[in-house]
Amino acid sequence: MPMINADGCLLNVQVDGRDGGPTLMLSNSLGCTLQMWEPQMKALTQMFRVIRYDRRGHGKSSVPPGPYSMERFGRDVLAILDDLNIEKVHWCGLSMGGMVGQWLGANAPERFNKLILSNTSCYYPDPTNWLNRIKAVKDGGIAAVADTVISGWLTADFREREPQITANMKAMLLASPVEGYLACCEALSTLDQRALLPKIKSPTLVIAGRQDMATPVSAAEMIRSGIPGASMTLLDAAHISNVEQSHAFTEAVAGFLTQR
Ligand SMILES: O=C(O)CC1=CCC(=O)O1
Repeated sequence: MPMINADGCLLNVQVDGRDGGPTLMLSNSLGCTLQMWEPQMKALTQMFRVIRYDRRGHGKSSVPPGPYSMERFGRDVLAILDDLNIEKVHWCGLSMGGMVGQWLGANAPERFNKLILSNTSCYYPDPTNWLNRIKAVKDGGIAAVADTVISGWLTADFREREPQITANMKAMLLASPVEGYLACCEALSTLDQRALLPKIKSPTLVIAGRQDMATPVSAAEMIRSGIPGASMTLLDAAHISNVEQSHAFTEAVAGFLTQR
């Protein structure tokens, strides 16, 4: 699968599924690789050509020095679409992937059909949590924050019921390149995309997790009410809702993308 050059950064891109069908692009959360979408792949590849990629600083993509920004992440996506010669896609991004989706929906509307913005935020009023996390990771590596992060990703019930999936998610987080992780946290610490929301004209579905403390339902509601005509679906999940409620998540995505 191709490594695509975006302004000197090599991005690991994987394309699967129905050739020539409508295309869906999936975009990952902080500390996750394109593997986070495995629970959706069987169903979604029967309906769509599915593009996944590792955001710069993650997975098999290269790790250029920061600072990173939502604009940079958005331009990386446009470079992927240009390289693959794809005019227009549906977008589904979770957490940081949803933030990049907001930037793209407002700044490159001609490249996107429908948008799904899951477990995400447009604004962090207080950067303290991100600054504390940056300090903890600089001092002790990602291991210093891993248990706290995982308890935000998945509810206690799910972690108890699914220890192997939980261990796999933790291994993915721990394998993140530290420099890339820190550069992403820095971009998150200054996030404010509130002014972009009214510019988004694509049909948009916001997905939120009732138990998501990282990007709570109130953050999802701010996005839903800011984007003209957007709708919202609530799932019984913490932050990584596509893993915790994989079937309900896939159904919400497929239902929204196929509805006329
Ligand atoms: O990883 C986390 O702690 C939660 C999160 C917030 C933004 C994002 O991408 O992940």
